[in-house]
Amino acid sequence: MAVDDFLRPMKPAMKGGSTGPRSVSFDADTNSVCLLDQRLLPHRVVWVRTPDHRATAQAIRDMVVRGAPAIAAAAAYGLAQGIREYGGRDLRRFRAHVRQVHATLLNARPTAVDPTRAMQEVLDAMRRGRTVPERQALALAAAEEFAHRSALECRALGEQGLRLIHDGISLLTHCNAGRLACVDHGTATAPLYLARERGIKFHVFCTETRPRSQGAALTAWELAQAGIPHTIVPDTAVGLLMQQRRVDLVLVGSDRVLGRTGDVTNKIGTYQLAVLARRHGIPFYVAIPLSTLDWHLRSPRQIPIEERDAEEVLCARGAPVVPKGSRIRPEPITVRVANPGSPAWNPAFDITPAELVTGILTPVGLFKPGELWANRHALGYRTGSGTARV
Ligand SMILES: CSC[C@@H](O)[C@@H](O)C(=O)COP(=O)(O)O
Repeated sequence: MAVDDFLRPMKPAMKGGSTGPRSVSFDADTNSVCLLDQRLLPHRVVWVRTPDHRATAQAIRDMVVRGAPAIAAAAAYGLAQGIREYGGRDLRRFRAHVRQVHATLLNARPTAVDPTRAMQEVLDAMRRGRTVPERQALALAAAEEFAHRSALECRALGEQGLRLIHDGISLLTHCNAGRLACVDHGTATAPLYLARERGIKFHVFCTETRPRSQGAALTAWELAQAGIPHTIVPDTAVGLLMQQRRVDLVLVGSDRVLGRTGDVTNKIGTYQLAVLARRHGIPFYVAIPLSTLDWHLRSPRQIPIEERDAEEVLCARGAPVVPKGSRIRPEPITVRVANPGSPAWNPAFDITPAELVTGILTPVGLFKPGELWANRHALGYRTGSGTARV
């Protein structure tokens, strides 16, 4: 069954200290995860809620919610939601139920490490309870705590990143590493929002980010709402843009940074941006909350790269064009672009080697990729095998 068969429309709730309704939140009364449906942006602003953990996993897989910190919060809430679905008192059966809920959410999208880490926090907190109801309450409190801390970390990231944004600069970002991709504030965009608030003048180039167009649809939407001057460029125009010296720095997010090596996984196309940036002597920065650090994997070859449906490459999604000034808001549609019957390959992420990365911006400071391991304790290092303990 498609995710749309499960989603329920809703009104967003505001949380204290946030810059707007959070893109991911939880409603304890209905035991549902509340999401802004990112597949419909910028054409429609529709808030939905997922009635059970299976629907939450499906919403992550179908990219109703996307972006590493946002899917981490959704997975943490989804785990708490599934844990709260259990009606019995028997601890042995409860553990088996938790294992099944955890596996369902873990398999939704494999590349970002943030959901794994967020769900481990929920499981660790839950184990402190003795009875089923105690464990259910602790699981939800831990999911709320993760989402809250994630938002605070993104805000701190913004403050740390202000040092990169000077009057008159022009920067390039890829995919969407904004508020939509996080609980709040964004990663790569967090310094931009703060810089804008402080009256710094700068320009942002957003890559279109085919095949799902997160840059053209989501980053441009966010920047327009914040009044930040920006230009959408085709992914294929970046070489020319850099050759013409129109970019001073590149700032992107990430789905998994290896704490041991400094290698960076991010949206497909990031690697070629980093190669071009090096060719043109342009600094290349990556902004991450602490949940994006993977302290477990030793080699980038171990990183699982998600491959998505070929249809995303063969087709394009958008809304029909209407005359300027028209009040009609047409429904988003999918159109076929490619030659019917031709196959396509659709890897969703790539890996940028540490040697191409100038700096990793974190909530606790700016580090060279090779400095992460030496600073691991300040960066929230977690021991463990990487295998979940339920
Ligand atoms: C803070 S977002 C960092 C990354 O998650 C982002 O750049 C990205 O690659 C998102 O990919 P997506 O496939 O849209 O979930």
